[in-house]
Amino acid sequence: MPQAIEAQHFDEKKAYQAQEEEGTAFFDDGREVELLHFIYNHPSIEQIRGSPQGVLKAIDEYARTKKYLMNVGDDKGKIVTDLIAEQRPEVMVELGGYVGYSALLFGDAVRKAGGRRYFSLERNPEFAAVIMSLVDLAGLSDIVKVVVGSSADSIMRLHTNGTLQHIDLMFLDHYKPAYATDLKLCEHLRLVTPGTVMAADNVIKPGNPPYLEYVRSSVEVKQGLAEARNTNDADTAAFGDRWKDQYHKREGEEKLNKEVKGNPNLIYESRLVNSYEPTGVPDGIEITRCTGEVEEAQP
Ligand SMILES: C[S@@+](CC[C@H](N)C(=O)[O-])C[C@H]1O[C@@H](n2cnc3c(N)ncnc32)[C@H](O)[C@@H]1O
Repeated sequence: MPQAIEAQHFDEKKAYQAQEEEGTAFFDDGREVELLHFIYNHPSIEQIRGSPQGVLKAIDEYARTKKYLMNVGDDKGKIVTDLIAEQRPEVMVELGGYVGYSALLFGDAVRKAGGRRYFSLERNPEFAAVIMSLVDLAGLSDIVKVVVGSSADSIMRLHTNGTLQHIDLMFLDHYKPAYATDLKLCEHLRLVTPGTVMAADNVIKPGNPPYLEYVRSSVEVKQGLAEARNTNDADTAAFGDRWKDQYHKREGEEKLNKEVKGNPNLIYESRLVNSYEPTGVPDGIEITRCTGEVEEAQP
C-alpha cells in the first residue's frame, strides 16, 4: 500500500482556538451561522467568491481568531487530498459535513482529479444549509451534493433511488459509534467492494475501537464474529458520554442499525496515519483499502 506522509510536527502559528472543555458547548451554539456572517462580511469577499481555497482560508481564519470549529483541518486534510490524487475517485462520499470544510477541500480535489460527484451527508439541517451556502460561494455546486438526514437513512435512500451505485472513496467523520454500522450497511448494499478506500477521521482523538477492530480483522475473524454475535451491540459502550451523546440535545438519539451484518468476506488492508487536529492535538486517520473478496464456501 503506498505510504501517506505522516506529519512530523505541528505549526503553532496556524492553530485553531482550543476546543471548549467538557460541559461547555463546542458547536451548535450559533457559531456556525456567525461563521457565515464572518465570511460574507470579509474584506476579501470578492476574492473569496469562486475560490474553494479562499473560502477554506476564511474558515481557518474564523477558527483561529474567533471560535473553535470541529473541522478536519489542513494537516489531516492533506492525507485525504493526497489519497484523492492517487485514487482518482469518480464518486466520493463523506459522512458528517458540519460547516463544509472537508466538502470544500475534498470536493475541489475530486474535481481536479477528474471525479464526478462528492456527496456530503449531514444530519443537522442548519449545518447542511451552511455547507450549501459555502459550496455555492466556492463555485463547487456542480460537484458537491449536500444530502440532509442521518447517514444510514441517506445511504439507503440514495442507493434505492439509484443515485448512489458505488463508493470509490469514503470519508467517515460523523457520529463515532456509527462508523462501523454505516460501513457494514455500505458493504451489505455492495456500495463498498474491492477497490473502495475508506479514510476514517478521529481514530486517536477521541478514538474508535469498534471501527478499528473491524477494519483490521481478517476475513476469518470477521466471519467468526458475524456468526457468534452481533458486534454492533458493543458499539456505543466503547465511547465516553461526551461522544456517545454528542448530538443528542439537538438531534435526538442517534439510531444505530444493529441488524446489518455487512460482508465479512471483504479483505481489508488498513493502516493508521498519524497527524494533528487543527488545534495541534495529536490525532490520526485510518486508511483502509478493500483489496479483494473471499468467495462464499458452497454448502
Ligand atoms: C466532526 S463534524 C464533521 C466535520 C467535517 N467533516 C469537516 O471536517 O469539515 C461531524 C458532523 O457529523 C454530523 N452527524 C452526526 N451524526 C450524523 C449522522 N448520523 N449522519 C449524518 N451526519 C451526522 C454532525 O451534525 C456534525 O456536523
